[in-house]
Amino acid sequence: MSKLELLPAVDVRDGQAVRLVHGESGTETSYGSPLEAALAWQRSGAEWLHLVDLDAAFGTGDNRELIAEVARAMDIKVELSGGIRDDASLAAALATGCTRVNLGTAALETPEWVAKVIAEHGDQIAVGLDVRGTTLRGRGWTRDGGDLYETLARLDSEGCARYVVTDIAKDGTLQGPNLELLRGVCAATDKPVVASGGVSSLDDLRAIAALVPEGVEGAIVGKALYAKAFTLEEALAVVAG
Ligand SMILES: O=C(O)c1ccccc1N[C@@H]1O[C@H](COP(=O)(O)O)[C@@H](O)[C@H]1O
Repeated sequence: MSKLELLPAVDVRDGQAVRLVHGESGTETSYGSPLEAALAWQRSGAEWLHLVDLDAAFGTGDNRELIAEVARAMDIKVELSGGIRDDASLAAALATGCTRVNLGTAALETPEWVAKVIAEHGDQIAVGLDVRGTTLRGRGWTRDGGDLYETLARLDSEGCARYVVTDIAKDGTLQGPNLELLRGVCAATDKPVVASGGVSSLDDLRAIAALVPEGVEGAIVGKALYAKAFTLEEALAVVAG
């Protein structure tokens, strides 16, 4: 059986590594330099970095140069998110050398463009399915964007390679992942799923790892690492089996 991939997160707002609660603007806890945070996860053995430009996602500016600096400094794989919504922002993101990008709002608001870039870039494009219940949310998770399963079916038919599934109600709360949601998405698609939101403990990672046979490929871990609920080394040991 494949092992669960772990993606420690560095979310950047106003030049700082931060964690939010439920993705709500104004709930930031700051954890200092994004580059230092990313390098620390890399030194601890991470194989992936999940790097998010929150200002670009919220439409409050961007951290594009800093994000590029962090992505370029990594020797590991980088998944880049936040504000990638048109040709220019996609080109800038891919020019950082990141392994793949994660599209959120664009998949809800400009489906033709997303179908086009999926066709052009294949595995380099993932779609972030950020949901409350089964309703997708875009624009910094402030606007409804349609039904999860209808959108998933459309993206599947267009050849989307991978989905990053976030339960907004869980994100940044240390309340445990939404396993039911993950199972539901895995049942609806043959494509790999990356779980995001709520991881609080090594047992949560074990529970997500148990879904690998159903299609879960990875788990994004944020707050739990910054709050030192466990170390990345411990988490990597758990998923190594
Ligand atoms: O990661 C967060 O905490 C987060 C909070 C609020 C909005 C977005 C967030 N993160 C990621 O940003 C992209 C979506 O950006 P866009 O809609 O494509 O501009 C997505 O990966 C979210 O998971």
